Amino acid sequence: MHVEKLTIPDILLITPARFEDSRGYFTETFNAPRMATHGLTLPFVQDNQSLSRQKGVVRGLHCQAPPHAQGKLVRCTQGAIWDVAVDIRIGSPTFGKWVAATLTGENGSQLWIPPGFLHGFCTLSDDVVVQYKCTDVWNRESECAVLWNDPALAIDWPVAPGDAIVSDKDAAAGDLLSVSGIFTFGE
Ligand SMILES: Cc1cn([C@H]2C[C@H](O)[C@@H](COP(=O)(O)OP(=O)(O)O[C@H]3O[C@@H](C)C(=O)[C@@H](O)[C@H]3O)O2)c(=O)[nH]c1=O
Repeated sequence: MHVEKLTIPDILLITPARFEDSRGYFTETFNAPRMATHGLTLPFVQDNQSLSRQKGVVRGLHCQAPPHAQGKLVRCTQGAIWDVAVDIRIGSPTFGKWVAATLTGENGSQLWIPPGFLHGFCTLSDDVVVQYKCTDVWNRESECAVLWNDPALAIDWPVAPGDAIVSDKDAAAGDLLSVSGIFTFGE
């Protein structure tokens, strides 16, 4: 397993080992004790899966407010996504900054996004399946969202605004200020 801290060091890009043979490959997609050696100790209580039929689908940017804040361990099992995390922890040296990684069915990489971050992704191919483990259950009343292309974030999305396929809910999301104060750095 290869673990890389991204430019926001709380965000980990994790690539599990793959054991290839004539049949294909075997990989451990989650191993709790091994993850704990990298500081990832929060228990996971919900697994999610989404299918996006087209290239250019953007989901996000989402989080849940405390007490239902979620850490997410995200992977793409079919197709490819550009996966993004945005730091919204007041007082963080990287508040408002984003990092991204390309997750594909081929590379098997996973992004660990702890509580305190917005999450979103853009599909880079058709028929994309994304699976992710969450450290809290879904709670509709705790859902928060920021507009995916809020100019204050200046995220370098791999899709033009006019080509992005976005849900009505996400198209109506607020700006970064609307979620400021939900999380505090160090808490
Ligand atoms: C997120 C979620 C949604 N739902 C329902 C609500 C709704 O009817 C339907 C679709 O929900 P959404 O439009 O919010 O799905 P989606 O836009 O895919 O939302 C997801 O986006 C990515 C980026 C995340 O990080 C996730 O945490 C989640 O917010 O599924 C659940 O039942 N459980 C859940 O955990």
